[in-house]
Amino acid sequence: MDSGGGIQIPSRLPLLLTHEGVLLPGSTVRFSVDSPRNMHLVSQRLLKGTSLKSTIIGVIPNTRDPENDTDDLPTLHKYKLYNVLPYCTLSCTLAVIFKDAQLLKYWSCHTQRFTVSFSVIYYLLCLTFSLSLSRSLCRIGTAGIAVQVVGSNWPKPHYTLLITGLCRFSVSGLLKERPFVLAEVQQLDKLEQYTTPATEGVPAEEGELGELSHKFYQAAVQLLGMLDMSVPVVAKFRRLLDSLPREALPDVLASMIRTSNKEKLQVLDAVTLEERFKKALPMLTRQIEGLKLIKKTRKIGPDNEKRVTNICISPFPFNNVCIDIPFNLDEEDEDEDGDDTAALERKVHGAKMSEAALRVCLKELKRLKKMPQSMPEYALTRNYLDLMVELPWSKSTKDCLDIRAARTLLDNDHYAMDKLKRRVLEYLAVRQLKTSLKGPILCFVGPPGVGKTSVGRSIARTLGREFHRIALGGVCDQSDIRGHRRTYVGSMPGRIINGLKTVAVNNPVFLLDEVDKLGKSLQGDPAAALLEVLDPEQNHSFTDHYLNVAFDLSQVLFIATANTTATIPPALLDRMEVLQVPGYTQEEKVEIAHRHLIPNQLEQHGLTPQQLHIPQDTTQHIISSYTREAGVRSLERKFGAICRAVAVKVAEGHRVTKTEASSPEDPTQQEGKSRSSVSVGTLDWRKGEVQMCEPPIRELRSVPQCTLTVLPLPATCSGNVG
Ligand SMILES: Nc1ncnc2c1ncn2[C@@H]1O[C@H](COP(=O)(O)OP(=O)(O)OP(=O)(O)O)[C@@H](O)[C@H]1O
Repeated sequence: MDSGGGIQIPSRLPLLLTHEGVLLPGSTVRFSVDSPRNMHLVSQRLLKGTSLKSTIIGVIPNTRDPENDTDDLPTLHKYKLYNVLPYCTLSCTLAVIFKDAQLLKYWSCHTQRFTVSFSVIYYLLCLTFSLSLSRSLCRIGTAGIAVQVVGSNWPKPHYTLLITGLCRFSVSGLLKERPFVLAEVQQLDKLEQYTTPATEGVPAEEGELGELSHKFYQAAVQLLGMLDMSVPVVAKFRRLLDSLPREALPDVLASMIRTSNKEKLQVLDAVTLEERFKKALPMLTRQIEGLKLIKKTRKIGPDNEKRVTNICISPFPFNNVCIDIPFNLDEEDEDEDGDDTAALERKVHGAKMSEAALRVCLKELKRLKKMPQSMPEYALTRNYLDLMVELPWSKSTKDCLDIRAARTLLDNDHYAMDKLKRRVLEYLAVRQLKTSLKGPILCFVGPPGVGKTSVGRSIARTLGREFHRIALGGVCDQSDIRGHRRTYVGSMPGRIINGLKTVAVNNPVFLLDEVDKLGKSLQGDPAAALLEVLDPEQNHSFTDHYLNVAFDLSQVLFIATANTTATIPPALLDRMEVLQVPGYTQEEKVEIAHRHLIPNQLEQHGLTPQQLHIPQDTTQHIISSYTREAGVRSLERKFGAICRAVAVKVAEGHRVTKTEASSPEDPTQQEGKSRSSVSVGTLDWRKGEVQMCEPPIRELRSVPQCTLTVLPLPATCSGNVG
């Protein structure tokens, strides 16, 4: 890399096409990389390379690499097109010539002459296109060293690169486009100028350039003096400034002060030093004027005081300093970040959160203000603060408790279930008398499809509260309940906090569905995490790992559902009041079907009762012959199937005069008639239903005689019927 006096960058560089920021020589910028081409560059070049040379890449700013890898390269790279164009033009010309019979004749007679003139045309064409190609590719980028590569899979696979700019280069030609762009480049800046201190080596410039450089240095010193920092820090920066060669000042300062990407591009495009000074000096002067204005307003009102510095020091390779100075003059590039954090601060104060939470938020906000946006931690802190302000710390709905209305609503929504409804009304009545009622947590236990979940929803409606269902089936990680600590990559709050964010009030009805199906794994026991949530004595200070501050859950009404209590951990069961919801009798099912299920299904399928009428006998027949369940879910599906069949007929234009829902023969009887098989019926005492299964025929043949075996109840009752 080192040739003679100066350092030479490789003549072939892989190009990072970025639209995020502008890397100037002497500055360090963080780039987030997620497009396919750039991802390949990192994985195949930066991560696989072992030499220093392999860490040098070219950064082409303001160039978005298309998401879709099948697309052509962006505007900069017209290489493909220009390569193909001469051939296309050539073939077109040939086609025209060959079509013209006269020319063809002429061609056959004067083949030799034609070949000569044709070659001349071809070469002229190629020359024209290669000239325009080189012009189109003449874009300036910055060669840089990748000093850090961090990969992450969240929220999608991407790398974060920390790149330090070395020097400008121009692209003279593209060598390949896939899997990443490789280009022939020409170095524009001398690299040695950055490595020698200002006082040594470089002779003092004369004439206009010398004047410009002196003016620029003076302005930089003035700016440094205006920063709101302690004397030793200013002295340190002064030493750093003096150690930089004057030629490097425009690039380094343009990347340090608040400038727009457009302005940075102007500095990058300024290849001559004089031009660079001319471009960067007005930016520096503007910063100084801005700071003067801030100081003036601060004198008028100390409340207007804003942060002045945001300093990050990178040790490599030039002890590079970046100072981020807010600037509030009416300029085209508005202080987005400043406005954003100010808005966030307002929200933090307006969220009416607990004192501890407010303290944490203000601390995080302070850190956020000092962080550059490109830092991965910026997004994490920002997400955290966004969640904190969105949480309903003191927002709640007003309960509308009217026991009579509640009774009517429960009766309208659900048939039967008298015991359950009575207990729910008792609970609501006590709540009406004593608003700050702690517990108990009701747990509805019963077979599937008996309406446990829908009763929970009805309770929320009677109370006029928001309803949120948390499905716990299969959850085996305690961070699902309690969240991850924020130090984890991809950390998230738990389901309880997420639910509160969704409903946006602090007193919703939370239905913890299927608590009996909680799992356990190496990631902890979610049931143990639920203990704190469900304990009325503890849940006023529930601490989610992600929030890391207590949130009061005492206003939340928790209702749990389960199919069995056998698998619920005793400590959890102890915190809940179990209400058994038994299966329905045939008569109850018929009533439920006609009061709720059929009207629901008709409505869902856009049918009217005139178009489809199902008599009670048919319902009874369907229940006894087509469903074997304690609840009514499968029965509801059967009505759904009938509705679909009738909907097809109605859509086809049939006039439905009477019920056309004809049922095939009883499947249970059919099974017995048509198959020479044996069914084994198992009575599950927990579910109150008979489950049918068939042993394989081959096994049966080996059994000469079938016997009836009856096991003692209530375990299982099974019989083999020959
Ligand atoms: N007594 C009832 N009155 C009216 N509809 C009912 C009744 N019981 C159940 N249903 C209906 O049955 C369907 C299934 O109910 P739901 O989903 O609440 O059952 P579940 O007991 O929670 O089942 P799982 O244990 O599988 O979650 C719902 O559409 C519900 O409206």
